[in-house]
Amino acid sequence: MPHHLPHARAGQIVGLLGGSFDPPHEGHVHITREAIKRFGLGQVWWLVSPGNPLKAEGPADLDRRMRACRDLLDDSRVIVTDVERHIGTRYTAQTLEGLQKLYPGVRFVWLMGADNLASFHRWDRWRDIMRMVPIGVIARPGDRMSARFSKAARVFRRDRLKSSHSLELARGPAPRWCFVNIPLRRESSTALRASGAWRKGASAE
Ligand SMILES: Nc1ncnc2c1ncn2[C@@H]1O[C@H](COP(=O)(O)OP(=O)(O)OP(=O)(O)O)[C@@H](O)[C@H]1O
Ligand SMILES: O=C(O)c1ccc[n+]([C@@H]2O[C@H](COP(=O)([O-])O)[C@@H](O)[C@H]2O)c1
Repeated sequence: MPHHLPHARAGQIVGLLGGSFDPPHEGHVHITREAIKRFGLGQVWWLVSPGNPLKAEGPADLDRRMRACRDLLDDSRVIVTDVERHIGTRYTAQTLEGLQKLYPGVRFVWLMGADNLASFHRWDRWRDIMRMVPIGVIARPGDRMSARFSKAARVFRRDRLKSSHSLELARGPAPRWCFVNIPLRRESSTALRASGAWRKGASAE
């Protein structure tokens, strides 16, 4: 295992929160904490993306976003990693294939906010992703309905676990997904960028 990659043992349940984190915020911290509770996760890895393939504009420097994530977090169960840079991909399907090779026996769960479920059917090989790992979807202000009636939710409607069974999500085979309602938080990276609190390309923190 290359030294820069996180450790996990076979049998451990690891949640993966992929994101641009441009910048990270309390909403990310909050959904991570809730996902650990509701899905019974041992750890969560924040996969800081080299760049979302569907976003036209590139994000701020990856190392800068990683530092900002580490500065924000104060929880030993959460690990910030640039594993996609090491695997050499921006596509989640490839990331998951790479991780499953690197970590045989580790049970990964993909985590996403409701806004991402609404557009999930535009991701590369999204049906394969559904079949590779269980997916935990977390409520986000404004996106509950569009997520529930999204194409991915429709196509995989039989594989949805009731939210009262969320602790079983990681303990059975994909495809399976679960939508959980949590207390909502309104933070977004878009709003923070617009407020000027995170000036794109600025080198100073
Ligand atoms: N306030 C929030 N509530 C629920 N989920 C969130 C929240 N903020 C971010 N997420 C989820 O966290 C993951 C990573 O999000 P991302 O880094 O894109 O932040 P963002 O605030 O959505 O950014 P942007 O506004 O640039 O799209 C996504 O799955 C997103 O849905
Ligand atoms: O694989 C894809 O086609 C794909 C398309 C859009 C987004 N993603 C992933 O979704 C995660 C959330 O992205 P973002 O920019 O909304 O934070 C992040 O890990 C991206 O790499 C992946």
